[in-house]
Amino acid sequence: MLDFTPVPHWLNTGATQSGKSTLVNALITGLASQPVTLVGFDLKGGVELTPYSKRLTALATERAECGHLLNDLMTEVKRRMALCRDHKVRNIWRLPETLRPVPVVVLVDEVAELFLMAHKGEKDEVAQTATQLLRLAQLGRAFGVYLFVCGQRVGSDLGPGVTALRSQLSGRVCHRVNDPETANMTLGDADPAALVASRQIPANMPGTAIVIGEDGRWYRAPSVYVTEEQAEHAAETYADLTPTWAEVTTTVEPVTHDELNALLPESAPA
Ligand SMILES: Nc1ncnc2c1ncn2[C@@H]1O[C@H](COP(=O)(O)OP(=O)(O)OP(=O)(O)O)[C@@H](O)[C@H]1O
Repeated sequence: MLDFTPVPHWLNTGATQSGKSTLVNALITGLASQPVTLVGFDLKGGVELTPYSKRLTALATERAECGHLLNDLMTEVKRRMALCRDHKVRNIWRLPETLRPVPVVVLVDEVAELFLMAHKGEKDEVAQTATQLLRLAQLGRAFGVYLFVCGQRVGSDLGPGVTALRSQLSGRVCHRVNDPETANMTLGDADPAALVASRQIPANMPGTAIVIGEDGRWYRAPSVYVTEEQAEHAAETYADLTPTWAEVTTTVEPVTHDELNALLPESAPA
């Protein structure tokens, strides 16, 4: 079970055909009927997440759209902060039920695409996106904005932003991986035995992964098998539960830039 309340952010890695998308299918199927907002980033042209678009409040498929969506999500986080501040509580779960905003689960498919640049001209845009995603991870956890970040190849070669982001994603799911860098990024900061175990997942066992969740210990676990068709069906069945972005956002004043910076850890980029 993936429970976002104790473990708000997750990293889901694996080589091609290792079972990453099947886990996303299971997640969408599990969340579709619940009162949550689902948002997607899919820079592979939207091929992975478009089938579920009826249950997605927003889907960004190009870098510029990602920037806008990240800005919208940060604005929403700031609104939630202000709401919590006004009610003198530290997280949305302590707000009175009638005021509590719905949780937002942000699905990121192939995170490397967010960090890679085709040419030098994209450098600033990539840096900005990486910073926004990191900020969202840092601040979202208390305010009900949760990340589920997927990647086939997630190595430190993508830049320091990736390692910083990884440290915020305390939930880990490592399917069979081909390159040691990705296994290292997913499990290298955990028990070394987890890394060894990830290398032993055979190719003929897709869906098997090394998982680290709430208790911080690693387990080898199979995921449930949910097809794209089943997930699509769930997305269509519960399409009525998809809030518009206007419905997601609340009307309180966002916190100021200074208040936001005071809440950020010292090392965080401004
Ligand atoms: N939990 C599972 N139980 C049984 N079979 C599974 C499971 N997960 C995946 N598979 C099998 O492995 C195949 C590949 O899975 P999936 O598409 O999820 O991999 P992927 O890592 O997302 O691959 P790609 O990166 O190429 O999209 C599935 O079509 C299915 O046949």
